[in-house]
Amino acid sequence: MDAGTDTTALTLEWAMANLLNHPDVLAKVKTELNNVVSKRGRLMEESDTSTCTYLNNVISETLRLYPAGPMLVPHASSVDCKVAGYKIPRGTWLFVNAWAIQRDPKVWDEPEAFKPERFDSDEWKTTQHGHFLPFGIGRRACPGMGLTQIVLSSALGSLIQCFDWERDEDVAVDMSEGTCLSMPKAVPLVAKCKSSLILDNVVI
Ligand code: HEM
Repeated sequence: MDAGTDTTALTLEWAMANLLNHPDVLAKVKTELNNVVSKRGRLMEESDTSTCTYLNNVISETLRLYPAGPMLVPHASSVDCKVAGYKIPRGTWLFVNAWAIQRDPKVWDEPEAFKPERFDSDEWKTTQHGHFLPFGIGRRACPGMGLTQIVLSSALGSLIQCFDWERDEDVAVDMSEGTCLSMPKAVPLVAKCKSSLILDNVVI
């Protein structure tokens, strides 16, 4: 797994796959982009990434269900310690199954469902604290998190602002997970798109 590029590209692919399987969510993102960006007669810019909250919710929900580092990276305890009540001797390797934590039915309502709305309010930051960790947590958490959020939001936002997307075939996109450290799609995504952006006709 390449820390910066694979992870971001895979997440973009999973996000598009989720959107193609949920046309209502895709339409809502498009409406947000029209209101926030296209109405101003321009293409998506980096400064729009913080304003497009629903788009960011789609990215969070994608990272919850399909984290590009499903087992984070192995950590080793530098001293004897306790984790969740278990004694961990110094030098023990610890793997965190973020994929399972982020689908834990004790924590998440309808954990298998793709529902970006669950990130609408900041309430989840309290109720699901420590249960949403696609970038790890603590001192060794991913230093690329902030950059990733901007890159993903810009890329996904631009793809949706500029094109109308639909599934290649009239069946749901196959969401099987491949076996690899970074959890790629088992079946690469194929989709159809056509240009949808006519900025000249848009009132600024
Ligand atoms: C969707 C995108 C990404 C995801 C899901 C992701 C996820 C992760 C995860 C889970 C870890 C391990 C955290 C832990 O074990 O506690 C990690 C570490 C790391 N990531 Fe990312 N990452 C992404 C993008 C990036 C980017 C864009 C960069 C660089 C520009 C980057 C650089 C790193 C580095 C250097 C580490 C090691 C940090 C350390 O060990 O102290 N990552 N990332």
